[in-house]
Amino acid sequence: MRTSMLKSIVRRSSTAGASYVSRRGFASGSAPERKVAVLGAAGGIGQPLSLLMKLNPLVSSLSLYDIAGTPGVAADVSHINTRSEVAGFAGEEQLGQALEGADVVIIPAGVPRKPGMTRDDLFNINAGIVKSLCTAIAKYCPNALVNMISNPVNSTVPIAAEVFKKAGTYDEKKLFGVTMLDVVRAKTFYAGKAKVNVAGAQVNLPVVGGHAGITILPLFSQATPKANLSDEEIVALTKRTQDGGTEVVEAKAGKGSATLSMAYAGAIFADACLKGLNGVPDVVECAFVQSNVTELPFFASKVRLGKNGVEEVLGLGPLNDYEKQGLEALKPELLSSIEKGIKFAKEN
Ligand SMILES: NC(=O)C1=CN([C@@H]2O[C@H](COP(=O)(O)OP(=O)(O)OC[C@H]3O[C@@H](n4cnc5c(N)ncnc54)[C@H](O)[C@@H]3O)[C@@H](O)[C@H]2O)C=CC1
Ligand SMILES: O=C([O-])CC(=O)C(=O)O
Repeated sequence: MRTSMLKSIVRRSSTAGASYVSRRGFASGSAPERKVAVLGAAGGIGQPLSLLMKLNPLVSSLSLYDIAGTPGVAADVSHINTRSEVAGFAGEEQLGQALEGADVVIIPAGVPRKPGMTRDDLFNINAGIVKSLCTAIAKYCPNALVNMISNPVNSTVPIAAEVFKKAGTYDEKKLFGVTMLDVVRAKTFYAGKAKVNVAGAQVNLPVVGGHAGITILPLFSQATPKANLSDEEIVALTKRTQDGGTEVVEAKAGKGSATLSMAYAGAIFADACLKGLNGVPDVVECAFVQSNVTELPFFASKVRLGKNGVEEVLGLGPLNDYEKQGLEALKPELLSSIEKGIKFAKEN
């Protein structure tokens, strides 16, 4: 369903410019004005993500920010004949302008992994980047939905929450760690093993927990369509989903981590946020949010998106014994990453 949605956006955009006819909702040209800002827009994820957001007819204004390089990216993307007006902003002095009036801010700013590194090894650099960007968000667009892509997501989301709390702007409904790539991967790998068409509308499953190693917990027992996979196959699928990021890091051999699949996943998640804001009913995706689903303060699970961001954090659903074990095993690592983020934000 998601793949076909993006394909149809591409098709409509190339032929119809600003016109938009949604599956359920707005008539041609009547989608509300929405500004989306991408922070880190000149990067490996930022560029294809900016392209995909330019193809999204729900976006009326696309604001591309980076420390450098954004004038070129913005000029390039702006020539595409779709609805949104594009503006590029470079350097801290232009950050306020980039953010003002944003409905959704997507953050793929920061350094990526090289082979041999964990996501947590990025903490020292990315924590400071995320903190300064979130300080600006609190000032210039405190009501925006924030889609955090920068790693380690298990820590950068708690950092963002603390920054917003300090600024007095925190709204737990508006802060999301983007774990959509885990879902995208789990669907692809499952469809391959189950021999079903991944691009068909039906392949679906939740991925819960966090976004690093064993904290990524795909719930294949809830996958649709049902398939008769052996325990060994489920263990292998789980491991491949947990190690999906590392698989790409190793294949890129020093040239970074997932960018294209992440841009796709980020675009799908931002589109879901925009649909929720626009009042489209029953928009449900997985994301890492403030949560009561377990005893951990942040946790990824299915979330219903609405006009104010998170409308409802959905429960885990039934887990089998293997998934129950996975859930208990991930909690200490996830909690420690969350606490590390909170501590950093409190001390800096
Ligand atoms: N959540 C997820 O599933 C995934 C997260 N990631 C993470 O996304 C982040 C970005 O990855 P890539 O795009 O591959 O890296 P990249 O190095 O290609 O691009 C990062 C961009 O951020 C910019 N940047 C650095 N400091 C900035 C600041 N203060 N303000 C604005 N922009 C700033 C850089 O100039 C660069 O253009 C990494 O932390 C990576 O680990 C990557 C893949 C999946
Ligand atoms: O693995 C990485 O470093 C990037 C990432 O988060 C992913 O691809 O899931």
